[in-house]
Amino acid sequence: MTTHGMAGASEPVVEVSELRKSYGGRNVVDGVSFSVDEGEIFGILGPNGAGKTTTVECLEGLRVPDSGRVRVAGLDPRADHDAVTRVLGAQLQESELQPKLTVREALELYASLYPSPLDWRPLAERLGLTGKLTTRFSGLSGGQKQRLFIALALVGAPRVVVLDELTTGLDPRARRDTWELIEDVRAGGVTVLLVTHFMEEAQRLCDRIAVIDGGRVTALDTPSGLVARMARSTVISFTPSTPLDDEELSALPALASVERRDGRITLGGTDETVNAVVSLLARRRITAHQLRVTDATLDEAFLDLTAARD
Ligand SMILES: Nc1ncnc2c1ncn2[C@@H]1O[C@H](COP(=O)(O)OP(=O)(O)OP(=O)(O)O)[C@@H](O)[C@H]1O
Repeated sequence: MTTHGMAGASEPVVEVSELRKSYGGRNVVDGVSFSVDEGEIFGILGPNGAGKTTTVECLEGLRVPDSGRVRVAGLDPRADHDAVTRVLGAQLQESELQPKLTVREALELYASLYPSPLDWRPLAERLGLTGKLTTRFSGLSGGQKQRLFIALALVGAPRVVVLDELTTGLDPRARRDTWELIEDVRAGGVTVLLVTHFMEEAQRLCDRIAVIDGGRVTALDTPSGLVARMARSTVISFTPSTPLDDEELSALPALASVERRDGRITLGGTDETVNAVVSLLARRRITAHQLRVTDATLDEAFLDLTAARD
């Protein structure tokens, strides 16, 4: 997933450099930098209020940065607004669509705004909207509105698509269908910028992820790279046939956490910790019942990489 397939691709398609934006004297985006290559699915992950939407809205030309540089396909979203609109597809906010428009009218209208749009029919089909073409926007359920917004973001055949909260409000099947659609869109060479709170989504789709917290990029890596840089990249749990005391456990290398519950021990650490546990058990001739070794999840990495809030 990490090769982007565009051999010799020179310029990144999206560039954000030292972006800053403050509201009422508070720096909500405080020096954010990252760049996205052609054909990449790039995730922006962060807690509520971290500055994610502000960042992508600067890329869309909807907000004016206080300072820093943003470029989409080499264009300045403010100075070259019309040109950016033709290469960038973005999910609308609910208020931006006329409540009386039917699904079909909305798709036709948005397709007509672009020089070489996609055929909206197969797109509507993929998003499960075919049975709703004559329904007015105001008559759609939350998930159907969301699917229409995804269709409208893609119908112009953009080079870059920004999806903010792509699958929020979708049921599990619609979510999976949408992920497949995004993978297909990327296979067609489109660059995807994905703002998400869903770790499973980020892990499944993204080539790289920028974790944004307090207006800054606190980590930027592949999903597995983010997990690997945690102190607790591996979790081992077992129920020992003979109790183990705290001293024995705390002597284990690279140990990051110890939990005990009903005789079961759960240790967070690295592969080194796992090896040491296995030799300790062998040496003491202890049987480990229901031994489980699992990789930490992106969820856990995220919590480790973002500060706790009050
Ligand atoms: N127009 C505005 N005026 C004043 N404050 C704003 C404005 N827009 C955003 N903010 C503040 O900036 C901070 C960052 O907001 P932003 O919407 O970028 O966060 P986010 O990371 O997208 O959060 P969420 O995950 O909750 O959508 C928030 O504290 C928000 O209240």
